[in-house]
Amino acid sequence: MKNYTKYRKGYYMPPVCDMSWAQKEYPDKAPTWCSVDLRDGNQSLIIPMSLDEKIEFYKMLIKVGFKEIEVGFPAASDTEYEFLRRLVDENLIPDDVTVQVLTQAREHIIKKTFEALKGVKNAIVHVYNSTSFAQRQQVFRMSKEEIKQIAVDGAKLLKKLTEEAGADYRFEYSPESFTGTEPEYALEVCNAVLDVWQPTAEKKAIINIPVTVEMSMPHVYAMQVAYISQNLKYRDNVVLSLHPHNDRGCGVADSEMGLLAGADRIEGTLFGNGERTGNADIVTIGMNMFALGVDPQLDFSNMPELVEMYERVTRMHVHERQPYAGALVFAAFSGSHQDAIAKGMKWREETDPGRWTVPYLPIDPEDVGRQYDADVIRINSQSGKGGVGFIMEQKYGIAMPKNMREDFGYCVKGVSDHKHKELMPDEIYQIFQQEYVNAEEPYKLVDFALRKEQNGIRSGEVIMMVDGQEKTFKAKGNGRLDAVSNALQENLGVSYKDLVYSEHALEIGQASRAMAYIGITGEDGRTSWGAGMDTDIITASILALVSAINRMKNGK
Ligand SMILES: CC(=O)SCCNC(=O)CCNC(=O)[C@H](O)C(C)(C)COP(=O)(O)OP(=O)(O)OC[C@H]1O[C@@H](n2cnc3c(N)ncnc32)[C@H](O)[C@@H]1OP(=O)(O)O
Ligand SMILES: CC(C)C(=O)C(=O)O
Ligand SMILES: [Mg+2]
Repeated sequence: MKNYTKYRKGYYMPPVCDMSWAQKEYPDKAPTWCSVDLRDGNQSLIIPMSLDEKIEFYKMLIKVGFKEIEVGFPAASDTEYEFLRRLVDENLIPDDVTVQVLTQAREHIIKKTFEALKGVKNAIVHVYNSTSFAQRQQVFRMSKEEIKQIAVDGAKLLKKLTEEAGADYRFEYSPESFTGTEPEYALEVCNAVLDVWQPTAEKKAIINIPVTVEMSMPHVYAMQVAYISQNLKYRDNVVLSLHPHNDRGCGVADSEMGLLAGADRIEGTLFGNGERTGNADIVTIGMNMFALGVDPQLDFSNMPELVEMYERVTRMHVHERQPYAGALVFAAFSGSHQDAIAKGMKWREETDPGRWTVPYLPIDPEDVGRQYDADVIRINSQSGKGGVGFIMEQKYGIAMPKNMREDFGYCVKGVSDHKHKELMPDEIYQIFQQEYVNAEEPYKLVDFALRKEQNGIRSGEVIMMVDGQEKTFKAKGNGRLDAVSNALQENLGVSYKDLVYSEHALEIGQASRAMAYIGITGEDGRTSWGAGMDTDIITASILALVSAINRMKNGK
């Protein structure tokens, strides 16, 4: 990587201004949002959306709650033009929604844009021209004055055509390539445009400060925004808008810091689609606010539906790690994360269900339409007892004792490691059934009959299938389980020094059945676990004991 020497910073620091905004922690109210999916997002797709696809996307944007939507660049193509006409002809623009259209500051392009707008009640006409040093020098080969004149002429034409149309359109101006523009000069151009428009409280103008190409760290951009915000003419009558791209991966940070620095409005796209590395991702910015307890005024409660539509019509993919939306962003595979999440969920249930403080999960997945069991705890060879126990309990109502969960955790981990794959809940349940429940090899319980003697002792017989033959063993003990345990130790050549037992009724799936768990610890200190399931709790406990003995015999 020697070629770094050919690069220099392409941005300009603004003059010193009030920096008190930098003390703010986070934006405490939602900005005005403007979706530019149908324009900036669309212009960057390999195959731009068809008319019908744009309509579907547009309807979704309205459903999510956008009140300002840049619907296209009508002078760009027939599809762009027809799209706007279709919105008008089919009456698809709700009264509280303003559609925005983009145009270069060129006469014929502006005129074509106004043709497309006929019949639109609420519109923002967004005009732009490039102001950066590089574009002045290389693309336009014009002086600062000449470039400013393009902006002023464009602004005048917007005003004139709006008056001629008898319309009440609002205006937006962008000094495109702002990030490579001297901030004082960008301010001068914006103020010249505002002098033409003479914005009022009733008819505010929008000045949009784009990060056309991201060149600096977010705090530098925020300082530029603060400088513009603090020095713009007619400031009270101007909506200061931001339009960050993501070349350095900081589109969201630019937006958030820019809001702190004085901006009122954000232009961006769903999941950050847009030119090159994309636009600022409005889903992330909005959800970041949500996660801090601020209402973003956008509804992302059905994220799976949003992702499905987006992927289908744009032919783009929402990355598995995309904040708040990716398939894996709530998934925990690793043991310690799963353990903490399972405990955090329990804590929340028992203490304050109205608050969310669960470790490792910045938001409640259900708030964006995701499910705990399917999305959160996922099992592979990195997982531990906490996660496996959580799934067994939540999905199947199997509440194993803590130490048995550890045993089962290692068992599941081994299977996943060996198969080199993630295990689905049903597979985990199968492993549990096969490994622990009512195990019959080498010994199978056939029957038992026990009575209570006068002194409280239980005695009787237990019938077992051993090596294909039925055998009856005398049984005696303090209780039924104890009697069977004694009989089996005496006759099957097994011995253990400790036996732990627990049971519960099954409430999910196999309702009306009982589950019993038994752990027996051999002379070597190793504990073998078994489980029994039956409609009768005593039978379940004896089946659990036989399972544990079988597993001990099998070295498990
Ligand atoms: C950062 C952004 O995303 S900006 C938006 C970019 N989006 C798009 O460009 C998509 C839609 N654009 C298009 O379909 C076409 O560019 C059109 C229809 C608008 C214009 O098409 P054309 O005139 O054939 O081509 P083109 O855009 O290359 O025009 C370049 C000319 O316009 C000038 N120009 C470019 N942008 C602007 C502007 N904003 N204001 C004034 N002049 C401009 C250029 O300097 C160049 O001038 P020249 O002809 O004297 O060399
Ligand atoms: C048209 C402008 C606002 C733009 O898309 C950009 O600068 O990125
Ligand atoms: Mg852009």
